[in-house]
Amino acid sequence: MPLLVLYNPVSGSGSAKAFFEDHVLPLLKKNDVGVDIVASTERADHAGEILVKFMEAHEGEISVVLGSGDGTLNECMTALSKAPFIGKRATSGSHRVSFALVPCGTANALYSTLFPPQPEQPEVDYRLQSVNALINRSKTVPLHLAISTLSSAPFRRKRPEVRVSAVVVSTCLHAAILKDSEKLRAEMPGVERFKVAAEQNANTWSNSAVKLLPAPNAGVVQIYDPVTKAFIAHPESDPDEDAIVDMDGPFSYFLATVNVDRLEPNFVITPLASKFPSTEATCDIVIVRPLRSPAVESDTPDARAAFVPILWKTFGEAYRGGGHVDLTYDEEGAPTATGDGETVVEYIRCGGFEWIPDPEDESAHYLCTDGIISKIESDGRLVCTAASPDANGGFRVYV
Ligand SMILES: Nc1ncnc2c1ncn2[C@@H]1O[C@H](COP(=O)(O)OP(=O)(O)OP(=O)(O)O)[C@@H](O)[C@H]1O
Repeated sequence: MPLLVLYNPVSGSGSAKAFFEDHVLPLLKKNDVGVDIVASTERADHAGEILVKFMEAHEGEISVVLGSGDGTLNECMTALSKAPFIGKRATSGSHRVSFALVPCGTANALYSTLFPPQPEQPEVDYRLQSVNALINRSKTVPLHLAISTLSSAPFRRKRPEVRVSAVVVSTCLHAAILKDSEKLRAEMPGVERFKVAAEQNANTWSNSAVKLLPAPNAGVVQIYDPVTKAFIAHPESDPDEDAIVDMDGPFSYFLATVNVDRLEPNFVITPLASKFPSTEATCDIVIVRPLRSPAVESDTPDARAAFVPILWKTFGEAYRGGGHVDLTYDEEGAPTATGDGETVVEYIRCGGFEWIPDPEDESAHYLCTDGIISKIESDGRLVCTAASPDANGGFRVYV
């Protein structure tokens, strides 16, 4: 099987080159695994260009040992989804790419979902698990994709832009964190830059109209029920009449995942994604709408400031294994793990969503797809749908 070894030397704290020279390449050699090309990226989007060229020159199912974070994996998928089928890629019976991931990025959400950190595990062993799975040809898992289409206002008559993601599609606070944290990368190469950017953006609320779309087989939008600890049909999603659920803002948090239950090794944002995976491609969405709190009557600067501690308490639970989805408001609007009030978080499982930002609200227009920031045009909208690749194509990961 053709094998490309590819790493991004600037991902995370810049450890990939040394880690590949000291550990990954010697391990492949020791196990007589033939490598066709070893390549290091030289600029943004270079990883995708290298992979497309490699597939044009090699027949059959391709394997890639990829040393990076989630953003470089995204660049590989995006490049393949846009490149014309030429060279051997056009004649090959398989378009499948199987990745052995080596976590070298900042968040490494996909890797840490597939290989949750274990106490006392030596770091080198932790990072080589997917490469060892490739060497042993043990197993691969398929990746679902989130396809995001960003449309302009109809009168602009422009082609929509499409983004492909394998980890996260977000707006609101998470998109703002990823946008602002990039400026801090040089001084803070680790996940601490996300916390600094979160504090800078904590009191931003975004106004948008949202439609939650049912997944084809489930037929309804589902919502997490803290009592049964399972997804149930959303009360506003009627499979016979109208299964789409409409939602208004303001939104403090709106984040959809595919394939992952966490955004960082210890930040479990969509806990059921791994515990109870969906049989079809779905998005797990975590939504915080502050006006659900009995203590918040309207969107004012004071209300936004007062809501910040509630947000931190909520996401603090995500750092403790994903308990934020079980929090409810007590009568004073404080989050509690044992009450039966309104849930603080609306945790949704569905086939996708539409996000139609209020044209007057700049903050509602930022979008993050696997760490890459885009801006929805004024009077434009985002439509995101979960999809599965066909049997001969798609992306898989060695586990
Ligand atoms: N040689 C290079 N020089 C500068 N930028 C690069 C180079 N190669 C890749 N990039 C860019 O580096 C960015 C970050 O990569 P990546 O997502 O892999 O790491 P990360 O952001 O640290 O990790 P994570 O996405 O897991 O948080 C990508 O957006 C990519 O475009």
